[in-house]
Amino acid sequence: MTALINVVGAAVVDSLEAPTRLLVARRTAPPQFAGMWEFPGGKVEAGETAEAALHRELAEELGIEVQLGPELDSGNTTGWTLNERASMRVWFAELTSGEPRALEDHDELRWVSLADSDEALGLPWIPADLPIVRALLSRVAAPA
Ligand SMILES: Nc1nc2c([nH]c(=O)n2[C@H]2C[C@H](O)[C@@H](COP(=O)(O)OP(=O)(O)OP(=O)(O)O)O2)c(=O)[nH]1
Repeated sequence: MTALINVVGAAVVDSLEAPTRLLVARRTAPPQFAGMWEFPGGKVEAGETAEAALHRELAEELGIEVQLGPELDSGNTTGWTLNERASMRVWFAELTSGEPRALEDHDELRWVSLADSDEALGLPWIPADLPIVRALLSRVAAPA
């Protein structure tokens, strides 16, 4: 049996306390995902915690440091299913240092409104991300 690929992603918002905007990123590769929007992040490496992987990926890809907030609950410990081999855990995050730049893996970054769900949902997301985006919008609209 092949082990599940653990991916981590960040829902970077303008404020953990009162989020109004979400930072989204457009992928450049591989070809089947190029031009699609996603949560910045990547694969957890061997011996690394999920949270450490997320900090590393955000530094590499966007040149930022963040404070992590709550995890977006997926209902299971491995996170949101991306495909038969991979799943992704997603955390809210707030910038603590750096201005996000598309340094690696992305060709555009955009802050989208969390009040107008059509703005976020209107983007061509990686299809597996759509349930995650919907859950995020619901959670922001009705915080726990
Ligand atoms: N980062 C990220 N990956 C996603 C999302 N949705 C989704 O299906 N994926 C998939 C795409 C990839 O197959 C996988 C993540 O791989 P990646 O290419 O971002 O990981 P990485 O930065 O560690 O890259 P690499 O070292 O393997 O090249 O998860 C998402 O919202 N964010």
